Amino acid sequence: SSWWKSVEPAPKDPILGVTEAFLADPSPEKVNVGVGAYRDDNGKPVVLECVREAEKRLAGSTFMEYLPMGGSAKMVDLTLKLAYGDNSEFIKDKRIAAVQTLSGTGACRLFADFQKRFSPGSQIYIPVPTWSNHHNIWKDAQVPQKTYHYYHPETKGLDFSALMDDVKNAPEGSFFLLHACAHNPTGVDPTEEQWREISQLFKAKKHFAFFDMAYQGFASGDPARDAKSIRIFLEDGHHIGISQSYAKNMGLYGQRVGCLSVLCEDPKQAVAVKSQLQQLARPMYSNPPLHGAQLVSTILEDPELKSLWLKEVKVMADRIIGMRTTLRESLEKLGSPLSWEHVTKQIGMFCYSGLTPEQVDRLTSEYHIYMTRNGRISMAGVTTGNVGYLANAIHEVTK
Ligand SMILES: Cc1ncc(COP(=O)(O)O)c(CN[C@@H](CCC(=O)O)C(=O)O)c1O
Repeated sequence: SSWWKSVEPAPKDPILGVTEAFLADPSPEKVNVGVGAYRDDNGKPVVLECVREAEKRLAGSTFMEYLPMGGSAKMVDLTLKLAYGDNSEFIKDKRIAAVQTLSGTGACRLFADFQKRFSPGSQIYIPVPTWSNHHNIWKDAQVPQKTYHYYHPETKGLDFSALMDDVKNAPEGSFFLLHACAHNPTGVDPTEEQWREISQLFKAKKHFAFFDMAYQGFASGDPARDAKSIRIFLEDGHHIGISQSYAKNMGLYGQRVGCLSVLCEDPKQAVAVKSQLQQLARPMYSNPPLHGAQLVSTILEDPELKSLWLKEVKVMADRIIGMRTTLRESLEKLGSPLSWEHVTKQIGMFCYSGLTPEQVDRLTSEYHIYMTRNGRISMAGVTTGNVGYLANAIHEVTK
């Protein structure tokens, strides 16, 4: 029809487009280390035992009603405890405005829209590099973006001094997006001491910190430990925002279960902010999906299922950590002239390999290995079965 003749095909998504290309490749040798989705040592997606058990308990449920616009209050309360702590004073004092969201993406977008509406002149400082969809989210929310230094290519680590300069030079009261743990795509996190310095400088500059915590549990294997950056900021009195997701750490990818929370001055402000978050959700999707929220609540409210979940998260994190060591050692055994120390120094789901886009293209065309063109390797896709093949291919394109 002539209505849409001006519509051009959208560009391939830098991450999800890799999955499409992988699926389309008929080669039996193909390896997918693109999308950040956990795979077991057989390269298969995993449904956690705790989720299977929760499904059994929910089976036959006759409850199919709408959730409120803010989602499942029980799931939200249980989720806040993961981020703020079981005994958080902020939860007790009802100072947190929080709603269930369409996973982490939905939490980031709802916050970006809230920021646009209630801090209309503000912009957002986003790290270089970051999860590619962060730029889309704040762009579509029409919040202007700035960037701040984060990754140091020479050391493949954190460019802490440049980061602190950018924080210092930003106008007072700027909004910053921070990855709470397991930075995507670099796998580089500030140390606890560096987080403390960042928090102090944010205090001095009266900046707003928005934490995207999409991988709680995947950095260290311990969700409480992975929330350390958030706890430091809370101890220092910051009124922060947090995006949480159960996509990776509970394997609920397609269930789209997440949470957006904003720490407010007092209960009255929290009620007002929550009502406005609901007001934003209503014309967007009205209310969030039921099933995933019920799975999360069933698991987290039952001490046995929760401890099973904690064990399973650690197993996933430990498998990834083990693959880091194996990949690095395989590359070193091949006599690679490059240092691969960063493969084991970086943490979480991703390794920022340092491969150039051209080298990545060769891995795909010559070896049927799929990763994002920024050289990010989803370590979750690395298995004892493919790590040798992967190391050899990386060696061949980098020697
Ligand atoms: C930092 C960060 N925030 C939020 C999300 C959103 O996750 P939800 O599924 O909405 O909870 C991701 C997922 N990034 C992964 C997964 C694929 C994607 O959405 O890009 C990735 O980078 O491969 C992420 O890496």
